[in-house]
Amino acid sequence: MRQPRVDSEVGPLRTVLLHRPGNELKRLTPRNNDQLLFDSIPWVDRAQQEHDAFAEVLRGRGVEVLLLVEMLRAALEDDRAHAAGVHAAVDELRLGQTLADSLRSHLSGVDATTLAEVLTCGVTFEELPAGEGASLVRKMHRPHDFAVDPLPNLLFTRDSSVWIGDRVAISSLAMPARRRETVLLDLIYAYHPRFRHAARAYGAHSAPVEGGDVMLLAPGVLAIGVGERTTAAGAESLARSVFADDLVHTVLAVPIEQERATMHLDTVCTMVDRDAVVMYPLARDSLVAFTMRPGHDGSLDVSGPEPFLHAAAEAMGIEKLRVIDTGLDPVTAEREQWDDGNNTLALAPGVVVGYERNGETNARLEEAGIEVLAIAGSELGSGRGGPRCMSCPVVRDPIE
Ligand SMILES: NC(=[NH2+])NCCC[C@H](N)C(=O)O
Repeated sequence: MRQPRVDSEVGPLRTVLLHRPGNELKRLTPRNNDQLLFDSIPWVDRAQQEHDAFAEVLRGRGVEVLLLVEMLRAALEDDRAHAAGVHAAVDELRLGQTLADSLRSHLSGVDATTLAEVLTCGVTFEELPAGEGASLVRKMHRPHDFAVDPLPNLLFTRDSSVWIGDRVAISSLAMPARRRETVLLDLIYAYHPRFRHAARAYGAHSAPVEGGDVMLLAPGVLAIGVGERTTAAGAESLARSVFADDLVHTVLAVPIEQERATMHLDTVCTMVDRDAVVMYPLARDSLVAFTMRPGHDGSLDVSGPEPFLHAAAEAMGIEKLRVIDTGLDPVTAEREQWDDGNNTLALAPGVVVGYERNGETNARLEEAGIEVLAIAGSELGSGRGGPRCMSCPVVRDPIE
């Protein structure tokens, strides 16, 4: 078994963490989907089929696929993890003391599989076990309200944790609907036997940083999108943390539009080869970057802004970062950007997974010599995330 280590976006992918969508998606309704960050109500069986096909494409290319719920169950076999899981599930401020106590004591007795289901799918008031003592909260809530919130965005494993070198950073997720995801990742990395010795970078309680914004352009060079999710303070403190651990030499902070369509840097740009990105044409000329390098005595040198493509090439030590567009016709480009055409997952330099629906983008990638493994994503995409969002690389081979 290879030790976890990721130094780039495109080094041959060996191990990846995915989440097979489960019953948590069945919690989505037209009333809660906005708050839960989905644009429509996915057809769950089909989403699972699409996801299984995605995982098969990866396995077919020799990638080991770890599934989040299996990892979580195994972690929860440890008593300390189980206790922490119960603690994370029960929100006393929401449930009041009587109900919180009775849910806690119920969950303390359930097995790891049940607790994992509670932590991912949540619990409604009508599903709560009968408990002792009168609870005003129980009486006043409607049966379908959530006593424990579901986590439908677990599907996007990219955002909740990220490996930089041999360290894992548990993100600090910006949106309330996603915050509890990090607790699950924390349990997996702390208690799953496979990760027991994993060293940490950054911290879940620091300023917001989401993995979709974090991109290892080359060994030693990190780009961090700053926009709807990751804040400037988050980018600055992640930079300090990776400099202190000597994981990278340069961090580029890249401002992106504060909009849903561009919620993370990887919605407008992903790497498809050692020296090439697929990029939304509107971003191509407008993206800029601030460059951070370690200064003296733990201080930070900050320069810029300058055009992103220039700053990136310079930090990566290459002459030019090649750009492949999402098509130049603005309507197609906008449609395919929305459908995660720019959100590819590299399996090796020049080999990426992309959604089949983005015909124009995929054709342009192929023309540029990039092999595109196309997957169906009609249902998976309803949460606005593509192959990169749905994957957290754990082991990549070095790129020569
Ligand atoms: N890396 C990404 N682009 N992730 C997409 C996450 C989508 C998810 N529904 C959210 O709003 O958080």
